[in-house]
Amino acid sequence: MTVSTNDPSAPAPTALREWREGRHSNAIDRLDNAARAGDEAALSLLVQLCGHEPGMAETRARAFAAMEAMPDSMMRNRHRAYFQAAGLAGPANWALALQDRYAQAEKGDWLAHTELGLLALMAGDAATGTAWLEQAAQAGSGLAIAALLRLGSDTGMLSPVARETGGGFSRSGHPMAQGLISRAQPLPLADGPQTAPGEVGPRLERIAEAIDTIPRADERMSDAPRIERWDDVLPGAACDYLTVGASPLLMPAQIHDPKTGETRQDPYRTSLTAAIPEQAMDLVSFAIKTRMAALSNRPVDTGEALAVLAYRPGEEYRAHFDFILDVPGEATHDLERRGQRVSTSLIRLNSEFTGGETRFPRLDLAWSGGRGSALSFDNVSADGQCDKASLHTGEPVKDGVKVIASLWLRERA
Ligand SMILES: O=C(O)CCC(=O)C(=O)O
Ligand SMILES: [Fe+2]
Repeated sequence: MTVSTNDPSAPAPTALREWREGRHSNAIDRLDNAARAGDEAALSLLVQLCGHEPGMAETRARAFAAMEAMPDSMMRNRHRAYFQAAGLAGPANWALALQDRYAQAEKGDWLAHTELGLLALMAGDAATGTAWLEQAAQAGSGLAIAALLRLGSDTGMLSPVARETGGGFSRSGHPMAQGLISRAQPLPLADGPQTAPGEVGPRLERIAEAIDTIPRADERMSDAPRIERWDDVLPGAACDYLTVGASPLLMPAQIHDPKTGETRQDPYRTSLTAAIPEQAMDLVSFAIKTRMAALSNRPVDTGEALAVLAYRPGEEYRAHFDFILDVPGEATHDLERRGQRVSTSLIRLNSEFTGGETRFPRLDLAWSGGRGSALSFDNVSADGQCDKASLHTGEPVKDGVKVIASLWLRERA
């Protein structure tokens, strides 16, 4: 995690030391007080600790109360919207989260505007999505410019706002800037800027409804275990957004060795992995997680951390099960609490690579799809037993880099 100060006596570094020393309530009190006074680094750490025992529910309540009390800021608004939509402190309420986010966007919060534009695209409302992204781009959001450029190359028509703002964007440091610009450059210009059609309220309601509404699978590849695939569940702009957000968090994948109990790097799984921590979640990544849970017909709170995996040439995930092996004394506590890892959802976030199929060797099935395509499968049979036919691989990537989102879903929240 990053803190905005190098001063080791500042609240966040001090609280981190306290937390590591087991002085959990001291740490939480310190962060709560500092956050209320407007210390964003303290709030960020407090939100991070919401993903860690002990006292997760209590930490979440404290974090949310601190957000309510602290001065308005883009960062506080972003965390708060996620807490509202995910129900981390009180009932989950997407409609309310979107209304609040819209009010923040209206006040000039360009990140709120960017998120809303992407959520509108995810809900299939391209006109509204484009209008909101254009407003965010005009306010200087590189993420919104990137989204407009991707939308342009997906639809064949470029927003004039994306063309105008593209120059600054190429120098913005956005990791996909050069590729997005060179693809979008030759495109004809659409009319614009767009104005969002109709009243805002009903549009926000439709977005809230669309988040976990999933079209029928394009193919049921297997009944036992259930394996289904979809060609298009996520707009390219949302795939890019998740990729860029996860990139700084990518680290060499670790495997858990049930024999020794240790966690280490292993040739078995050579990709880079980012398990997105609480403080990096926002409405867009949470909407993606919700949609992935829905693909497996599971509530989002049964999901583990949303993960992004990047495989460079030669990297792979060799044959494995996603269910958890109950080696005595090892996984027992976790298994008792949340139950088995019953399903897995994958979304391909890019398509600029060869190789890298997801393969089920015992069923002689393989899946590969374009950006935004999805796969969902069960790791247990109908009676809840671990299903060894769910054995699967991420085959070695030949050229390019394969980027996917992966979500493991449990029996219980
Ligand atoms: O990369 C793939 O295709 C497979 C990923 C996978 O098996 C997992 O995330 O559990
Ligand atoms: Fe897997």
